[in-house]
Amino acid sequence: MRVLLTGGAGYIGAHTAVELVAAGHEAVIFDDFSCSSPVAIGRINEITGTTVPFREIDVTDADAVRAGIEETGPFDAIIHLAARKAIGESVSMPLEYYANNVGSTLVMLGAMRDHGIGTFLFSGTGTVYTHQEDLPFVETSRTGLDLPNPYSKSKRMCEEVMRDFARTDPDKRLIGLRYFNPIGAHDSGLIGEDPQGIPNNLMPIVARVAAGILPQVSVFGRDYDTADGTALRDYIHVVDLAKGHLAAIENAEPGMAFFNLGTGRPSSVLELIAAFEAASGATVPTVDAPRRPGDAQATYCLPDKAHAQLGWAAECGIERACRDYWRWQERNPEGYRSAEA
Ligand SMILES: NC(=O)c1ccc[n+]([C@@H]2O[C@H](COP(=O)([O-])OP(=O)(O)OC[C@H]3O[C@@H](n4cnc5c(N)ncnc54)[C@H](O)[C@@H]3O)[C@@H](O)[C@H]2O)c1
Ligand SMILES: O=c1ccn([C@@H]2O[C@H](COP(=O)(O)OP(=O)(O)O[C@H]3O[C@H](CO)[C@H](O)[C@H](O)[C@H]3O)[C@@H](O)[C@H]2O)c(=O)[nH]1
Repeated sequence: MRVLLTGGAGYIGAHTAVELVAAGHEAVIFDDFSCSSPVAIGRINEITGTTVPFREIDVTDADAVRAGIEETGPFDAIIHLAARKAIGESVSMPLEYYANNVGSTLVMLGAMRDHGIGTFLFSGTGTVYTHQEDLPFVETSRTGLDLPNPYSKSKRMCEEVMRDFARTDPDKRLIGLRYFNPIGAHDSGLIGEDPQGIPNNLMPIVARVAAGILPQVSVFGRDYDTADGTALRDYIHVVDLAKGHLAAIENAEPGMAFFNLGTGRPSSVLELIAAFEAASGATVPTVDAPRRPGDAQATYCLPDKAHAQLGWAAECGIERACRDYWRWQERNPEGYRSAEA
C-alpha cells in the first residue's frame, strides 16, 4: 500500500515508518517538526536502507496538505499520528490543543474524501475510558468527555468526528486505535522517544535517572489499592504498537472500528522501575510523592478484538522494552539533539 503518514518524525511515527517499509509498503511522511527532529527521517532511512519521502507540512493547513498529496500521491491509506500530546501543556493551552489535534483530523479526513483515499487510521488513547469498574477495558467499555484534560478530550472528539464521517460512505475504512502506554525503542538504537523539554512520562524519566541525568524518580502515589500500592499501566513496546498499525490497515473491514492496542498485562510503577534497573544494570533511586492529579489507579486493556479481527498481538514484555529503551538512551543521551550538535 502507499501510505501517507502524518507525524512520521515522532516517536510512534518513526517506528511505524520503519515497519511499513519493512513489510513492503511505501510511506510518505508529512510532519512540521513542531515536536520532533528532522534527524529522525535520516535515521528511518538508515534503518530501512531506503529514502522515505517527506514534506515539511503543518497538517492543519488544508491547502498545504492538498498540494503535498497532489505532489506525492496517490495514496491507499492515511495514518494520522500528528498531534500535540503533553497532557499538562494541554491544560494551559487548550485552544492550541483542540486546534491542532481536532483541526488536523478534520483536514486529513477531508483529504481522504477529496483524494479518494480508502483507509484512515487515527491514533487515539486508552485514557478515553472513563470507568475504572470496567477494567480491563474493552472497546465497548464506557467512554465520554468527562476526562481530566483537553488532550484526552481532543482525542475523544476526533473519534466522534470519525464515527459521523464513516456514516457518509460505508465503503471507507476508518480505524480508531486506542494505545495504552508505549515504551521501548527500535533495537538498532537509532530511533526512540525524544521528549521536548522536561519529560513527564514515567519511562523517559526512569531512563534519565538510570543515566545519571536526573537524580531520582518521584513515585506518584504509594497508597493505591494495588499489590505494591503504586498505579498500574499497560506498557506496550513501541515496535509492537507500530506493527499494530500495519495489521490494522491491512486487515480492517469497511466501516468504523476501534481497537485497543495493549498487552493486557498491567505493571506497577515499581515493577517498571525494577525491570529498568535489571535491563540497565543501573540503580534508579526513588522518592515517594503524592498522587498526580487526574491519574487513574489502573489503565489496562483486553486486546482480544485486535487479535481476532486484525491478527495482531503484542510480542514483547517490559523487560525487552526496557533493554531497547536503555540502548536508545545510552546511544542518544540528549535524544536526536546528540546528532544535531
Ligand atoms: N506516546 C504516547 O504515550 C501516546 C499514547 C496515546 C496516543 N498517542 C498519540 O500517538 C500519536 C503519536 O504520538 P508520539 O508519541 O509519536 O508523539 P510525538 O510528539 O513524538 O510525535 C508527534 C509528531 O507529530 C508532529 N506534529 C504535531 N502537530 C503537527 C502538525 N500540525 N502538522 C504536522 N506534524 C505535526 C510532531 O512534529 C511530531 O513529529 C499522537 O497522536 C499521540 O497523541 C501517543
Ligand atoms: O515521574 C513520574 C511519572 C509518572 N509516574 C506514574 O507512572 C504511571 C505512568 O505515567 P505516564 O505519565 O508515563 O503515563 P500515563 O498513564 O499518565 O499517560 C500516558 O498513557 C496514556 C495511554 O493510556 C495516554 O496516552 C497519555 O498520553 C500518556 O501520557 C502513572 O501511574 C504515573 O503516576 C510516576 O510515578 N512518576
